[in-house]
Amino acid sequence: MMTELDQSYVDRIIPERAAEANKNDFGRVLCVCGCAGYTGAAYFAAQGAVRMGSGVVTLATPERAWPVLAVKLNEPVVRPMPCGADGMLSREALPALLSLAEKADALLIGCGLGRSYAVAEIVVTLIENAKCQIVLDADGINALTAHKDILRQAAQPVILTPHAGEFARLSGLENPQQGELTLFARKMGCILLYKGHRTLIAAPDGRLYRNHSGNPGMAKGGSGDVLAGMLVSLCGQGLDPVDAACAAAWLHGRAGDMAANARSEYGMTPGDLLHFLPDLLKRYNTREW
Ligand SMILES: NC(=O)C1=CN([C@@H]2O[C@H](COP(=O)(O)OP(=O)(O)OC[C@H]3O[C@@H](n4cnc5c(N)ncnc54)[C@H](OP(=O)(O)O)[C@@H]3O)[C@@H](O)[C@H]2O)[C@@H](O)CC1
Ligand SMILES: Nc1ncnc2c1ncn2[C@@H]1O[C@H](COP(=O)(O)OP(=O)(O)O)[C@@H](O)[C@H]1O
Repeated sequence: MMTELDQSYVDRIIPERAAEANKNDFGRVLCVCGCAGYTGAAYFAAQGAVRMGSGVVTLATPERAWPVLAVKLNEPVVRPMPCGADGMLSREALPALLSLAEKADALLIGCGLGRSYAVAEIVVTLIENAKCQIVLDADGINALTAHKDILRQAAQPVILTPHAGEFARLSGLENPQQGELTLFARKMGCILLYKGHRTLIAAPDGRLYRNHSGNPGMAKGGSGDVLAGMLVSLCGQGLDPVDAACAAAWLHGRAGDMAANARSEYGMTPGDLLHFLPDLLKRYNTREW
């Protein structure tokens, strides 16, 4: 059965922030993202997590991307990781990544990581070992093309956030029907957030959700990275992973709609999603301060 997502559905999911809370109450998330060519993706993911309310965001990124990202990002802790001549993470990064993942409440892997054998080995090893909720986006998904079965070994159902191209690469399915998405989620024991004009979310137990926010102004490189950051943030704050996927999809699209209304479908940017998200989230303030 299909559930249509709307504002009231999401309002029931987003918890109030307790007045006496401290940063440890809002999750420590680790983003394993970026490479020398894709610093923007790592920036958007990390800032998506910050703007969605995480207590502490750590970004682990190859040391060749680190100088750029350390300047671009203020709130996240930015950690340089061993890097190959290709500007992507090298195998030597694994011990440090595993140790950071142990301390994380949720883990995002993939935005702008690039594609290489070392990246694929890192993605697989993190999925095998991490105990916390994992969100897999972009090159994190691409890394599984030859290793899909690893998804069944994850400690908790992994959330995958493919666009149509990434899903076709992973599953061999072009233009999948709703039933095929549900079947994939069930067979692989994962949560599938299939991005598009009307994003679909399929849970391993057969539940299916359709998002109705968002507009073509969001069809620009970087929008999906913002969503991945928002999603890992909600996971790190302790939301049920299917609820987190539904809420992130709807809020991301709604922030995009606010950006389009204010700045135009043509001129709005993924950065504008980050800009308008706080205005949207005002409705979850506990009182007028
Ligand atoms: N500023 C930065 O640093 C940014 C960095 N980024 C990083 O770049 C990396 C590569 O990611 P990517 O998505 O650009 O390329 P890729 O995975 O090859 O997919 C494209 C292929 O898929 C196909 N395709 C079919 N349907 C599709 C759809 N709905 N949406 C999109 N594509 C669709 C499409 O087929 P076509 O439409 O051409 O027929 C084409 O063959 C990744 O790490 C990402 O995080 C980006 O986030 C941008 C900002
Ligand atoms: N026409 C559209 N209507 C609604 N949402 C859209 C539209 N085009 C793109 N989006 C949203 O923007 C995001 C694009 O993500 P993605 O395809 O991964 O690209 P990238 O990571 O390069 O930004 C997705 O969340 C998608 O749902």
